[in-house]
Amino acid sequence: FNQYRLANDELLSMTKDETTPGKEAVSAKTYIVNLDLPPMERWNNVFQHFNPEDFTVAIRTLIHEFLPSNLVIYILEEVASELDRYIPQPFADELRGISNNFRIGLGDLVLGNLVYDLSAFTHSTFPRACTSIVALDKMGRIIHGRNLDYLIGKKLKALTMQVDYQKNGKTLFMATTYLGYIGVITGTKNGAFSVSGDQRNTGNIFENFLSALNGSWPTFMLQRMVLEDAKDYQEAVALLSRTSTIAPVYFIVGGAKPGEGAIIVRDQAHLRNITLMDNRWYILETNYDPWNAPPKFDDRRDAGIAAMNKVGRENMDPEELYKVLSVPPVFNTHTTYTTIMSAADPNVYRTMIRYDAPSD
Ligand SMILES: CCCCCCCCCCCCCCCC(=O)NCCO
Repeated sequence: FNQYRLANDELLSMTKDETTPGKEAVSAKTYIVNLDLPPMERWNNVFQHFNPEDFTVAIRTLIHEFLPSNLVIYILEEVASELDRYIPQPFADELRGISNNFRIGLGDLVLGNLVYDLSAFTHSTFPRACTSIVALDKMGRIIHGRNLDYLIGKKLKALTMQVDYQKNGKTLFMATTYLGYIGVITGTKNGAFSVSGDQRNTGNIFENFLSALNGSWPTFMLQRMVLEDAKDYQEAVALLSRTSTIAPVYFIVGGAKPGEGAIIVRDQAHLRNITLMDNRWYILETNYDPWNAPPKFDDRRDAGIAAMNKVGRENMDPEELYKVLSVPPVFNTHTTYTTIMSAADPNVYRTMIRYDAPSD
């Protein structure tokens, strides 16, 4: 990825489309979050680099675009006022800390952090697009790549960053996230496992509300909890398979050893299906159940499979996986970032912010 230039604070603090730089992918900058600090102080090191007012404008724009219904906003304001009922610790206090220390509305932060849980159900308005691949590379390492595609991709690019979560002065796990999003959608625990989440739209919004009322986890806060607590691939797969989430989801997990890879298909309260890598050299998930054919209007699965087969296991490495994730329509107008990671090799972790994505 050396051809791409580094992002800087100025670039990351930009929140308006018209300030988006030219058609070139940019390396995401890394910030440290010290998990030994009290939760209310953990994000100070990150937010001090940004203008809180710019962030508030950006987050309100995102929320407005995603959650137009006054009813949903009303419900989420309720969640903000009863934060501890819906958001587990330490996440509730981390959100309070960001809100208090940088004078950002707690309701705005909570809304932003629950956007996935409120939008993952059967509907036709949001384009689906996200691709995760776990593969064995030519050196015998498990590598894991993902494109994070989202409707408001242009705005999210300016908020994209890598976070080095540390304990006792050492990296516990790495993640890629958006400023203010304290869950983890993409991350790696060195020597143990990597994980990415892809959206699964099934059921209806009331099932998600019911699941929240029953005390289920906000989906990507669960992924972060698993990165913090699980010691290895097996434990991560077990926790991600059996812990209830507010929304349905696909969890894609890579291990540190050959054969360790899984696509976990989740309903809110149950494991729906699991595909294990075993003797395959790769597994790939987009946004459709593996046992169903993808729809003709959005077949990123077959495009991804064709690109993987063209490279072949004998040539696969992090650069080639990045190229596979850059083949349209796997790479598309909604792609915000591409992360390549490997639980077997911490040096592989790299996130490119996809300013080079095709325009509409
Ligand atoms: C205060 C937080 C600020 C940023 C909020 C951004 C929320 C983004 C949530 C992204 C969730 C992504 C889920 C998986 C990606 C995927 O499958 N996308 C296809 C569906 O659009």
